[in-house]
Amino acid sequence: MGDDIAAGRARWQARYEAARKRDADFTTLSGARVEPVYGPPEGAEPPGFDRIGWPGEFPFTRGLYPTGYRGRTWTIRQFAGFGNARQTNERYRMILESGGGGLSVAFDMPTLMGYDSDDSQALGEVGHCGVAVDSVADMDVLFDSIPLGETTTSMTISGPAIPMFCMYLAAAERQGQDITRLNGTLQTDIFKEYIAQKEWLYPPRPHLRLIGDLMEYCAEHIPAFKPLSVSGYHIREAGATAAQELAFTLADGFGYVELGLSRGLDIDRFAPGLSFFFDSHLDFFEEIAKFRAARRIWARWMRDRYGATTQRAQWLRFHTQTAGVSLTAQQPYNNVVRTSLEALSAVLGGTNSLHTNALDETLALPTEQSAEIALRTQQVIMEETGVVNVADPLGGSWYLEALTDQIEAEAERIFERILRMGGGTDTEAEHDIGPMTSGILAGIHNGWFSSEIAESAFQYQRALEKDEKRIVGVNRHTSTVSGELEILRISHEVEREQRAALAERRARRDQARVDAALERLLAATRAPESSGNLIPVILDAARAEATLGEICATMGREFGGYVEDPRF
Ligand SMILES: CC(C)(COP(=O)(O)OP(=O)(O)OC[C@H]1O[C@@H](n2cnc3c(N)ncnc32)[C@H](O)[C@@H]1OP(=O)(O)O)[C@@H](O)C(=O)NCCC(=O)NCCSC(=O)CCC(=O)O
Repeated sequence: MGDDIAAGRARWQARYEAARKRDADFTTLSGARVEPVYGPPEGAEPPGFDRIGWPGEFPFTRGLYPTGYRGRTWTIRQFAGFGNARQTNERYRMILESGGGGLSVAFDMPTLMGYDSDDSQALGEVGHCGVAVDSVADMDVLFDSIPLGETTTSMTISGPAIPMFCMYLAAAERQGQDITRLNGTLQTDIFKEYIAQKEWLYPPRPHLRLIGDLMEYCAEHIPAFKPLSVSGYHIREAGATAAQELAFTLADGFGYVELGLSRGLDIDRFAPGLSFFFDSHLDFFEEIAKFRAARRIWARWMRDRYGATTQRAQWLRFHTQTAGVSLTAQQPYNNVVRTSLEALSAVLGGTNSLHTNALDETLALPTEQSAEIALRTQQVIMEETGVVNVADPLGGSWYLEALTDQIEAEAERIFERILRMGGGTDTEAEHDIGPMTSGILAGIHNGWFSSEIAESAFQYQRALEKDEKRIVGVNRHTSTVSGELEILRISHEVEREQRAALAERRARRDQARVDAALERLLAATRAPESSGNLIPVILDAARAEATLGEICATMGREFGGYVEDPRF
């Protein structure tokens, strides 16, 4: 064992030497030199060390890269969008000018549900929880003066993800960019919509058809673009425990792997396009353990169960957002402290990308000032605390490693439960996509996921009410001298203007071209799944300036809707 440790360290050392490092000062505040990684002392034989290992090596418990953040720090990716495309474009430019590393689009509720701003369903909601995007014309404005070939953009949208992605591609073409080289992430994850967030358009099967088409299209034509961000965030925010968040999300990821495999795609080509998105909540060590367990479980399942052979196909890369649900309306300045601690957990867990919430987000979308504090929070951690100097600085902590093992074991128990719901692993021939996918679909249809989450939320709420769990400013230390916050208010004028702009664009576009593109889309949607990929057809509609509502409704004529069974 001692030799293995020495051999492992030598292997890590060779890879570290060969890797690119940032040109930075890797010493403590007092000037002391620190090693890029720490491990067991020479001659020690810690049991189970192969589960911990070295950064950059399977099972990647300690991170994906031998250099950790010495190679590259995480991407500061602040989720933003409000009002119309012009206002949001100004915010993006502010973020990029202030040191934000990538963009992340928040759409408004009508857009997330596939409605145009002039739809009766959109009334009163346009531009409120994000930006309104009706067609590629809005995309043009959203990214005005931001060359899409030079930034990475994340788009948080799932039901209408594919039409929105096509509008993004069409806008990039109009900027003169080579769309095959675009890099970014589309959320797309529909499983978590049925499980937690409840923003779907169609039943699961048609959504999976579209997602399969997208995975195939990106792997073939836009290899750097990540078509799926498998999301635990919304599951956690709905009330799940850390282990449930981890297990449901990874199970969803396995479901998409099975989808890719069922379409005959090469796992080593499509798996790097799957990335993840987690919550970082307030239990400092539990969150770090969750992130480390996530990497380990994913790598093992990808290699041993699904046959991924390259490191990139075994890597779990993830974005993190600090927990929106942990923010309080009472004494809102305390939220800066909460967010800092949650962000630190994410960083110590090795996040690849991070959003820090603003202190006022429990009340409204952030003001420019609160958005700046949120951004600066990440920069303080990155530039001042020294945590970026050492890869996985907490690796080997007895408490943390035990917690990592514990949360991993709990996740494995949940995977077994999901597999059983789908009929288990022994009847694989009966599963048209795969056993995990069958389990997930069964759990969605019978309400299992929702009721598990509801039960956890209930238990936590009860613990709060019994004073077993505590929140400063809410059930502890409630007296305060802090006053009211100025919050951002979106004027209803935005909706009027957006509707007027949409009417004007509808009037000046080539209507015959739009009609023909939508006809072709309807025909392609009606054709059997095996007859062709829908993405090029949707892209043509987007290029013709068909609106999001028109594209989604056209597919909806064939795909139909989905209503969840009521449950008490
Ligand atoms: C993979 C991630 C997680 C991160 O991608 P990024 O491009 O930012 O970072 P990355 O891929 O980790 O790193 C960029 C490049 O640097 C390389 N790189 C990184 N670290 C390195 C190191 N130490 N040594 C050498 N190379 C390194 C990577 O391999 C990659 O290159 P290569 O590409 O060559 O490998 C992606 O999917 C992403 O950006 N996700 C964001 C999702 C998001 O923002 N969602 C918002 C949801 S908000 C929401 O849902 C709303 C919730 C609410 O309701 O509030």
